[in-house]
Amino acid sequence: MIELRNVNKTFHSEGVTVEAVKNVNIKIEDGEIFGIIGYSGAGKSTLVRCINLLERPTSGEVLVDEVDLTSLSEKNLRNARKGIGMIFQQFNLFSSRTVFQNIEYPLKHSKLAKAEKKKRVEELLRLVELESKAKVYPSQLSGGQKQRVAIARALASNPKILLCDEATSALDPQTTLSILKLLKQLNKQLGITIIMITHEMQVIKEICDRVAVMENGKVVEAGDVFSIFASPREAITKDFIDTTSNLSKIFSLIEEKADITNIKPGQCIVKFKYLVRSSSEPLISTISRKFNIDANIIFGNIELLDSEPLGGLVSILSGDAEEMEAAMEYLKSKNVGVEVILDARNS
Ligand SMILES: Nc1ncnc2c1ncn2[C@@H]1O[C@H](COP(=O)(O)OP(=O)(O)OP(=O)(O)O)[C@@H](O)[C@H]1O
Repeated sequence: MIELRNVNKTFHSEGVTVEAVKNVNIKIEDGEIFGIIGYSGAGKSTLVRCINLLERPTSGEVLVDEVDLTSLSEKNLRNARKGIGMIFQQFNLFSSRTVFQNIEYPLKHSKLAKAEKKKRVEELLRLVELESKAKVYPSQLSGGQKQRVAIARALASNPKILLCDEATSALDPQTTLSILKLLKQLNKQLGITIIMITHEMQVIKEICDRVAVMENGKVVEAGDVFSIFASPREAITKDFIDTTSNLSKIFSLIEEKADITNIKPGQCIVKFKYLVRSSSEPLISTISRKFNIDANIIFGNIELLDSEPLGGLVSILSGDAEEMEAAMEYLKSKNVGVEVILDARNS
């Protein structure tokens, strides 16, 4: 387990003081994929670099398997760091070394014999599906392939933890997905704990189990990804979620008086949202039947997160006003978020 206790990091440069990380407390379980999301300058990189002490916290403790890394001697810290791999947005490969040599590099001082090192590198090449690229140089690889080499190199010394600092930010959406899929597979296959730093909520949604949201050096909200997506508390979290959903588009459509929002007297526009891991009950057809109302879906955004439906629908409801009210109460009792956005029931 990784535990950050009251971690602070303050930089002083050229007479300016920057409190990059402020009193952060996080626990990350073994085998988890933990995301840290925030805008540029929020302190994400500094925080993740505090985990392997690339940045030494100004105060606080960094415990990995109950050992406080900040209290270790240089030698013991070097050993502890072998258990923590790291990959970066810009890959940081050695351009004058081949793919094979890049991956072999962390094994330079290991006790393995030459043949064993070769075997290990070949194993890693297979793991990241780059067997055919062993002899080429990084300049001959695509961005996705470079990141695969960086992953293989980070795994060479069998770390228990992998830190990923914006690992997919330089990649196109398709390649991003393939790298995320690889990381998820490595997490399952090797049981490695992964910490992902990103400014993209899509990345969090794709592979993380839990997420912490950072703003101005602080963790302002944290929790399991489903709960955070279903009911975000902080404005910044809502903004991030909006980037992956089209549900709030309804507000601009209403402002623009788009035809689709032109409701008749007696009708209302409602946003429904899944708030908890839900059963597969056919809620919309149930309210239609049970309360004799019409629910005309304008648009929606429902997807599967960890095999559970997450997202919502924007719908025009029409029918008897009391029955509509009862239908909304019924949905709330089934843990569906109900928000009336435009109301012409009493017109
Ligand atoms: N070595 C340093 N010296 C001085 N200030 C620093 C240093 N490293 C980071 N900072 C400052 O600390 C704050 C947090 O930076 P950090 O890179 O951790 O944020 P971030 O969330 O990772 O942003 P980005 O995604 O842009 O890298 C910023 O104001 C940054 O300018």
